[in-house]
Amino acid sequence: MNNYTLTDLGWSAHFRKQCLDADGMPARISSVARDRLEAIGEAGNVSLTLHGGQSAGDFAVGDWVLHDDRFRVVERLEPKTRILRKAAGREARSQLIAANVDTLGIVSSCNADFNAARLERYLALAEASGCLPLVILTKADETEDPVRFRRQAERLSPLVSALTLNALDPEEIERLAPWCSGGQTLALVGSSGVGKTTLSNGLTGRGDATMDIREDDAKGRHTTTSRALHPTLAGGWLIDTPGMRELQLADAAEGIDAVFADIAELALSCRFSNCSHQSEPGCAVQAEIGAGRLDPDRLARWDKLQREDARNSESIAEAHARDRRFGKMIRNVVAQRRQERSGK
Ligand SMILES: Nc1nc2c(ncn2[C@@H]2O[C@H](COP(=O)(O)OP(=O)(O)OP(=O)(O)O)[C@@H](O)[C@H]2O)c(=O)[nH]1
Ligand SMILES: [Zn+2]
Repeated sequence: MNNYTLTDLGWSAHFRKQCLDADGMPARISSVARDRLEAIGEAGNVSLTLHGGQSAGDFAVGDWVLHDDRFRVVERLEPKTRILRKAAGREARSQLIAANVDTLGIVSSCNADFNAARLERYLALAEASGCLPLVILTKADETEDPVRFRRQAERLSPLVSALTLNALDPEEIERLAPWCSGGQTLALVGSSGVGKTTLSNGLTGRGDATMDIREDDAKGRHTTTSRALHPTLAGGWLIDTPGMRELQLADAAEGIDAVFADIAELALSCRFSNCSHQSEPGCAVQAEIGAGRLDPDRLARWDKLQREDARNSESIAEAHARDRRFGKMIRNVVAQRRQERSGK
Protein backbone atom coordinates (compact mmCIF):
# COMPACT_ATOMS: atom_id res chain seq x y z
CA MET A 1 0.00 0.00 0.00
CA ASN A 2 1.44 3.31 -0.96
CA ASN A 3 0.62 6.68 0.48
CA TYR A 4 1.68 9.30 -1.97
CA THR A 5 0.69 12.93 -1.73
CA LEU A 6 -0.49 14.60 -4.91
CA THR A 7 2.84 16.46 -5.04
CA ASP A 8 4.71 13.15 -4.82
CA LEU A 9 2.70 12.07 -7.83
CA GLY A 10 3.69 15.10 -9.88
CA TRP A 11 0.66 17.32 -9.24
CA SER A 12 1.24 21.03 -9.74
CA ALA A 13 -0.48 24.38 -10.20
CA HIS A 14 -0.94 23.54 -13.90
CA PHE A 15 -3.47 20.85 -12.90
CA ARG A 16 -4.90 22.55 -9.82
CA LYS A 17 -5.92 25.54 -11.94
CA GLN A 18 -7.96 23.28 -14.20
CA CYS A 19 -10.19 21.94 -11.47
CA LEU A 20 -11.00 24.99 -9.40
CA ASP A 21 -14.70 24.61 -10.15
CA ALA A 22 -14.71 20.87 -10.86
CA ASP A 23 -15.57 18.14 -8.43
CA GLY A 24 -13.86 14.79 -8.39
CA MET A 25 -10.71 13.31 -6.98
CA PRO A 26 -7.44 13.54 -8.87
CA ALA A 27 -5.51 10.42 -9.80
CA ARG A 28 -2.64 9.73 -12.16
CA ILE A 29 -2.97 7.00 -14.79
CA SER A 30 -0.52 4.14 -14.37
CA SER A 31 -1.87 1.89 -17.11
CA VAL A 32 -4.49 1.94 -19.82
CA ALA A 33 -6.53 -1.17 -20.58
CA ARG A 34 -9.28 -1.55 -23.18
CA ASP A 35 -12.13 -0.33 -20.99
CA ARG A 36 -10.48 0.56 -17.73
CA LEU A 37 -7.72 2.75 -16.36
CA GLU A 38 -5.46 1.93 -13.45
CA ALA A 39 -4.44 5.00 -11.52
CA ILE A 40 -2.68 6.16 -8.37
CA GLY A 41 -4.23 8.75 -6.09
CA GLU A 42 -3.85 9.89 -2.51
CA ALA A 43 -5.82 6.83 -1.39
CA GLY A 44 -3.53 4.44 -3.25
CA ASN A 45 -4.12 2.40 -6.39
CA VAL A 46 -7.56 2.73 -7.94
CA SER A 47 -9.22 1.06 -10.88
CA LEU A 48 -11.30 3.52 -12.88
CA THR A 49 -14.05 2.84 -15.38
CA LEU A 50 -14.91 4.73 -18.52
CA HIS A 51 -18.39 5.67 -19.52
CA GLY A 52 -20.48 8.01 -21.63
CA GLY A 53 -18.48 7.99 -24.86
CA GLN A 54 -15.06 7.98 -23.21
CA SER A 55 -12.55 5.79 -24.97
CA ALA A 56 -9.35 4.33 -23.54
CA GLY A 57 -7.46 5.74 -26.53
CA ASP A 58 -8.07 9.27 -25.27
CA PHE A 59 -5.97 8.59 -22.16
CA ALA A 60 -2.30 7.80 -21.74
CA VAL A 61 -0.03 6.64 -18.98
CA GLY A 62 0.96 9.72 -16.96
CA ASP A 63 -2.32 11.57 -17.53
CA TRP A 64 -4.15 13.20 -14.64
CA VAL A 65 -7.89 12.57 -14.40
CA LEU A 66 -10.64 13.42 -11.96
CA HIS A 67 -12.86 10.55 -10.80
CA ASP A 68 -16.09 10.41 -8.82
CA ASP A 69 -16.73 8.36 -5.67
CA ARG A 70 -17.88 5.44 -7.81
CA PHE A 71 -14.46 5.44 -9.50
CA ARG A 72 -15.77 6.64 -12.82
CA VAL A 73 -13.61 9.02 -14.83
CA VAL A 74 -15.19 12.47 -14.81
CA GLU A 75 -12.60 14.41 -16.70
CA ARG A 76 -9.12 14.29 -18.16
CA LEU A 77 -6.93 17.24 -17.23
CA GLU A 78 -4.98 18.93 -19.99
CA PRO A 79 -1.44 17.53 -19.77
CA LYS A 80 1.74 19.60 -19.49
CA THR A 81 3.50 17.51 -22.12
CA ARG A 82 2.38 14.76 -24.45
CA ILE A 83 4.33 12.25 -26.49
CA LEU A 84 2.60 11.26 -29.72
CA ARG A 85 3.42 8.68 -32.29
CA LYS A 86 2.19 7.96 -35.75
CA ALA A 87 -0.13 5.00 -35.21
CA ALA A 88 0.41 1.82 -37.18
CA GLY A 89 -2.16 0.78 -39.72
CA ARG A 90 -3.56 2.12 -42.95
CA GLU A 91 -5.49 4.98 -41.44
CA ALA A 92 -2.69 7.29 -40.39
CA ARG A 93 -3.37 9.08 -37.15
CA SER A 94 -1.38 10.02 -34.11
CA GLN A 95 -1.55 7.97 -30.98
CA LEU A 96 -0.90 9.24 -27.47
CA ILE A 97 2.02 7.32 -25.95
CA ALA A 98 2.54 9.10 -22.65
CA ALA A 99 1.54 12.30 -20.91
CA ASN A 100 3.20 14.60 -18.40
CA VAL A 101 6.72 13.34 -19.00
CA ASP A 102 9.03 16.06 -17.67
CA THR A 103 12.25 14.70 -19.13
CA LEU A 104 12.76 12.49 -22.14
CA GLY A 105 15.89 10.42 -21.53
CA ILE A 106 17.39 9.72 -24.95
CA VAL A 107 19.52 6.65 -24.42
CA SER A 108 22.41 5.73 -26.69
CA SER A 109 25.67 4.03 -25.93
CA CYS A 110 29.31 5.00 -26.30
CA ASN A 111 29.83 2.63 -29.20
CA ALA A 112 28.58 1.94 -32.72
CA ASP A 113 25.01 2.70 -31.65
CA PHE A 114 25.91 6.36 -31.35
CA ASN A 115 24.27 7.98 -34.36
CA ALA A 116 23.76 11.70 -34.83
CA ALA A 117 20.66 11.36 -37.02
CA ARG A 118 18.93 9.13 -34.51
CA LEU A 119 19.71 11.49 -31.63
CA GLU A 120 18.41 14.45 -33.61
CA ARG A 121 15.20 12.61 -34.34
CA TYR A 122 14.63 12.02 -30.63
CA LEU A 123 15.61 15.59 -29.79
CA ALA A 124 12.99 16.87 -32.21
CA LEU A 125 10.48 14.54 -30.60
CA ALA A 126 11.33 15.83 -27.11
CA GLU A 127 10.96 19.39 -28.33
CA ALA A 128 7.63 18.70 -30.05
CA SER A 129 6.36 16.94 -26.92
CA GLY A 130 7.34 19.78 -24.62
CA CYS A 131 9.75 17.55 -22.64
CA LEU A 132 13.24 18.46 -21.55
CA PRO A 133 15.72 16.33 -23.52
CA LEU A 134 18.53 14.56 -21.68
CA VAL A 135 21.00 12.45 -23.64
CA ILE A 136 22.13 9.47 -21.55
CA LEU A 137 25.18 7.75 -23.01
CA THR A 138 25.59 4.29 -21.49
CA LYS A 139 28.49 1.85 -21.60
CA ALA A 140 30.98 4.57 -20.67
CA ASP A 141 32.92 1.73 -19.04
CA GLU A 142 33.47 0.14 -22.45
CA THR A 143 35.25 3.03 -24.13
CA GLU A 144 38.58 4.73 -23.59
CA ASP A 145 37.14 8.15 -24.27
CA PRO A 146 33.56 8.73 -23.10
CA VAL A 147 34.08 12.50 -23.17
CA ARG A 148 34.36 12.38 -26.97
CA PHE A 149 30.84 10.91 -27.18
CA ARG A 150 29.43 13.47 -24.79
CA ARG A 151 30.96 16.34 -26.78
CA GLN A 152 29.59 14.92 -30.03
CA ALA A 153 26.12 14.78 -28.51
CA GLU A 154 26.36 18.29 -27.12
CA ARG A 155 27.43 19.64 -30.50
CA LEU A 156 24.16 18.48 -32.08
CA SER A 157 22.08 21.25 -30.64
CA PRO A 158 22.19 23.96 -28.01
CA LEU A 159 19.21 22.17 -26.42
CA VAL A 160 21.27 19.17 -25.43
CA SER A 161 22.64 18.26 -22.09
CA ALA A 162 24.36 14.91 -22.07
CA LEU A 163 25.98 12.63 -19.56
CA THR A 164 27.91 9.38 -19.82
CA LEU A 165 27.62 6.54 -17.36
CA ASN A 166 27.91 2.84 -16.70
CA ALA A 167 24.30 1.72 -16.31
CA LEU A 168 25.38 -1.40 -14.42
CA ASP A 169 26.78 0.71 -11.56
CA PRO A 170 24.10 1.81 -9.04
CA GLU A 171 26.22 4.75 -7.87
CA GLU A 172 26.45 6.12 -11.38
CA ILE A 173 22.72 5.67 -11.91
CA GLU A 174 22.17 8.00 -8.96
CA ARG A 175 23.41 10.82 -11.18
CA LEU A 176 20.04 10.64 -12.93
CA ALA A 177 18.20 11.49 -9.68
CA PRO A 178 17.76 15.20 -10.51
CA TRP A 179 15.46 14.20 -13.40
CA CYS A 180 13.36 11.67 -11.49
CA SER A 181 12.99 12.94 -7.93
CA GLY A 182 10.48 15.25 -6.27
CA GLY A 183 7.55 13.88 -8.26
CA GLN A 184 9.28 14.47 -11.61
CA THR A 185 8.67 12.03 -14.45
CA LEU A 186 11.32 10.57 -16.72
CA ALA A 187 10.79 8.35 -19.78
CA LEU A 188 13.47 6.52 -21.73
CA VAL A 189 13.74 6.08 -25.50
CA GLY A 190 16.47 4.55 -27.62
CA SER A 191 17.35 1.55 -29.75
CA SER A 192 17.35 -2.00 -28.59
CA GLY A 193 20.32 -3.02 -26.47
CA VAL A 194 21.47 0.45 -25.38
CA GLY A 195 20.59 -0.23 -21.74
CA LYS A 196 17.05 1.08 -21.19
CA THR A 197 15.99 -1.96 -19.16
CA THR A 198 19.19 -1.82 -17.16
CA LEU A 199 18.66 1.87 -16.39
CA SER A 200 15.01 1.36 -15.64
CA ASN A 201 15.76 -1.45 -13.18
CA GLY A 202 18.49 0.61 -11.54
CA LEU A 203 16.26 3.67 -11.21
CA THR A 204 13.25 1.82 -9.79
CA GLY A 205 15.04 -0.94 -7.90
CA ARG A 206 12.74 -3.50 -9.38
CA GLY A 207 13.64 -6.65 -11.26
CA ASP A 208 12.81 -7.16 -14.86
CA ALA A 209 9.37 -8.62 -14.14
CA THR A 210 6.64 -6.13 -14.92
CA MET A 211 3.56 -6.10 -12.75
CA ASP A 212 0.88 -7.28 -15.09
CA ILE A 213 -2.76 -6.54 -14.57
CA ARG A 214 -5.15 -9.19 -15.75
CA GLU A 215 -8.36 -8.26 -17.40
CA ASP A 216 -11.15 -10.25 -18.99
CA ASP A 217 -11.94 -8.99 -22.45
CA ALA A 218 -15.41 -9.08 -24.02
CA LYS A 219 -14.99 -12.67 -25.19
CA GLY A 220 -13.93 -13.86 -21.74
CA ARG A 221 -10.27 -14.13 -22.65
CA HIS A 222 -7.61 -12.86 -20.32
CA THR A 223 -5.58 -9.97 -21.56
CA THR A 224 -2.73 -8.42 -19.66
CA THR A 225 -1.75 -4.81 -19.41
CA SER A 226 1.56 -3.79 -17.95
CA ARG A 227 1.55 -1.17 -15.29
CA ALA A 228 3.76 1.49 -16.76
CA LEU A 229 4.17 4.30 -14.22
CA HIS A 230 6.85 3.17 -11.79
CA PRO A 231 8.07 4.96 -8.66
CA THR A 232 11.82 5.62 -8.76
CA LEU A 233 14.10 5.19 -5.75
CA ALA A 234 14.84 8.92 -5.96
CA GLY A 235 11.20 9.88 -5.33
CA GLY A 236 9.95 10.47 -8.86
CA TRP A 237 8.46 8.41 -11.67
CA LEU A 238 9.57 6.43 -14.66
CA ILE A 239 7.23 5.74 -17.56
CA ASP A 240 8.05 2.58 -19.43
CA THR A 241 5.65 1.30 -22.10
CA PRO A 242 6.13 -0.81 -25.23
CA GLY A 243 4.95 2.19 -27.29
CA MET A 244 7.76 4.36 -25.93
CA ARG A 245 10.21 1.92 -27.41
CA GLU A 246 9.07 2.26 -31.00
CA LEU A 247 8.65 5.96 -31.37
CA GLN A 248 8.66 7.63 -34.77
CA LEU A 249 8.42 11.24 -35.67
CA ALA A 250 4.96 12.58 -36.20
CA ASP A 251 3.89 16.15 -36.25
CA ALA A 252 7.22 17.35 -34.95
CA ALA A 253 7.81 20.26 -37.32
CA GLU A 254 8.35 22.74 -34.51
CA GLY A 255 10.68 20.34 -32.78
CA ILE A 256 12.76 19.91 -35.91
CA ASP A 257 13.10 23.65 -36.34
CA ALA A 258 14.30 24.00 -32.77
CA VAL A 259 16.92 21.27 -33.10
CA PHE A 260 18.12 22.71 -36.41
CA ALA A 261 17.61 26.35 -35.47
CA ASP A 262 20.94 27.37 -37.04
CA ILE A 263 19.99 26.03 -40.49
CA ALA A 264 16.41 27.28 -40.25
CA GLU A 265 17.76 30.74 -39.54
CA LEU A 266 20.27 30.62 -42.40
CA ALA A 267 17.48 29.56 -44.73
CA LEU A 268 15.72 32.86 -44.05
CA SER A 269 18.56 34.59 -45.91
CA CYS A 270 18.35 32.44 -49.06
CA ARG A 271 17.44 34.44 -52.16
CA PHE A 272 14.38 32.28 -52.88
CA SER A 273 11.87 31.68 -50.11
CA ASN A 274 11.25 28.15 -51.40
CA CYS A 275 14.98 27.42 -51.74
CA SER A 276 15.73 23.69 -51.49
CA HIS A 277 19.33 24.48 -50.47
CA GLN A 278 20.71 22.19 -53.17
CA SER A 279 22.08 24.27 -56.04
CA GLU A 280 19.99 27.45 -56.21
CA PRO A 281 21.86 30.74 -56.62
CA GLY A 282 21.97 32.88 -53.51
CA CYS A 283 21.57 29.93 -51.13
CA ALA A 284 22.80 31.01 -47.71
CA VAL A 285 22.92 27.42 -46.46
CA GLN A 286 25.18 26.22 -49.29
CA ALA A 287 27.35 29.30 -48.79
CA GLU A 288 27.89 28.26 -45.17
CA ILE A 289 28.76 24.72 -46.24
CA GLY A 290 31.18 26.13 -48.85
CA ALA A 291 32.87 28.16 -46.14
CA GLY A 292 33.32 25.01 -44.05
CA ARG A 293 31.12 26.30 -41.25
CA LEU A 294 28.23 23.85 -41.71
CA ASP A 295 28.46 20.09 -41.97
CA PRO A 296 26.74 18.96 -45.23
CA ASP A 297 25.65 15.74 -43.49
CA ARG A 298 23.72 17.82 -41.00
CA LEU A 299 21.88 19.57 -43.83
CA ALA A 300 21.05 16.15 -45.33
CA ARG A 301 19.68 14.91 -42.00
CA TRP A 302 17.57 18.03 -41.58
CA ASP A 303 16.17 17.58 -45.06
CA LYS A 304 15.34 13.92 -44.45
CA LEU A 305 13.61 14.61 -41.11
CA GLN A 306 11.58 17.42 -42.63
CA ARG A 307 10.39 15.27 -45.52
CA GLU A 308 9.51 12.41 -43.18
CA ASP A 309 7.60 14.73 -40.89
CA ALA A 310 5.72 16.36 -43.77
CA ARG A 311 4.56 12.93 -44.97
CA ASN A 312 3.36 11.91 -41.51
CA SER A 313 1.72 15.20 -40.60
CA GLU A 314 -0.23 15.53 -43.81
CA SER A 315 -2.03 12.25 -43.31
CA ILE A 316 -2.83 12.85 -39.67
CA ALA A 317 -4.00 16.45 -39.99
CA GLU A 318 -7.52 15.28 -40.72
CA ALA A 319 -7.52 12.81 -37.81
CA HIS A 320 -6.46 15.65 -35.51
CA ALA A 321 -9.37 17.77 -36.61
CA ARG A 322 -11.68 14.89 -35.81
CA ASP A 323 -10.08 14.48 -32.35
CA ARG A 324 -10.63 18.14 -31.64
CA ARG A 325 -14.31 17.86 -32.57
CA PHE A 326 -14.62 14.81 -30.33
CA GLY A 327 -12.84 16.54 -27.42
CA LYS A 328 -15.20 19.47 -27.74
CA MET A 329 -18.20 17.17 -27.66
CA ILE A 330 -16.95 15.48 -24.46
CA ARG A 331 -16.31 18.84 -22.81
CA ASN A 332 -19.83 19.97 -23.67
CA VAL A 333 -21.34 16.83 -22.18
CA VAL A 334 -19.28 17.22 -18.99
CA ALA A 335 -20.22 20.90 -18.68
CA GLN A 336 -23.88 20.05 -19.19
CA ARG A 337 -23.76 17.35 -16.49
CA ARG A 338 -22.14 19.74 -14.09
CA GLN A 339 -24.81 22.31 -14.77
CA GLU A 340 -27.53 19.73 -14.22
CA ARG A 341 -25.98 18.61 -10.95
CA SER A 342 -25.53 22.10 -9.55
CA GLY A 343 -28.93 23.21 -10.83
CA LYS A 344 -30.92 20.51 -9.06
N1 LIG B 1 29.19 -2.66 -19.68
C1 LIG B 1 27.98 -2.14 -19.75
N2 LIG B 1 26.95 -2.91 -20.16
C2 LIG B 1 25.73 -2.37 -20.21
C3 LIG B 1 25.48 -1.01 -19.87
N3 LIG B 1 24.16 -0.76 -20.06
C4 LIG B 1 23.60 -1.91 -20.48
N4 LIG B 1 24.54 -2.89 -20.58
C5 LIG B 1 24.31 -4.27 -21.06
O1 LIG B 1 23.81 -4.19 -22.39
C6 LIG B 1 22.86 -5.21 -22.63
C7 LIG B 1 21.56 -4.61 -23.13
O2 LIG B 1 20.98 -3.82 -22.11
P1 LIG B 1 19.40 -3.65 -21.92
O3 LIG B 1 19.19 -2.86 -20.69
O4 LIG B 1 18.72 -4.96 -22.01
O5 LIG B 1 19.05 -2.80 -23.23
P2 LIG B 1 17.62 -2.27 -23.70
O6 LIG B 1 17.84 -0.91 -24.22
O7 LIG B 1 16.61 -2.42 -22.60
O8 LIG B 1 17.26 -3.23 -24.87
P3 LIG B 1 15.80 -3.68 -25.39
O9 LIG B 1 15.12 -4.35 -24.23
O10 LIG B 1 16.09 -4.61 -26.51
O11 LIG B 1 15.11 -2.42 -25.83
C8 LIG B 1 22.71 -5.98 -21.31
O12 LIG B 1 23.53 -7.11 -21.39
C9 LIG B 1 23.24 -4.99 -20.27
O13 LIG B 1 23.79 -5.65 -19.17
C10 LIG B 1 26.62 -0.22 -19.45
O14 LIG B 1 26.50 1.00 -19.16
N5 LIG B 1 27.82 -0.84 -19.40
ZN1 LIG C 1 19.00 27.86 -49.63
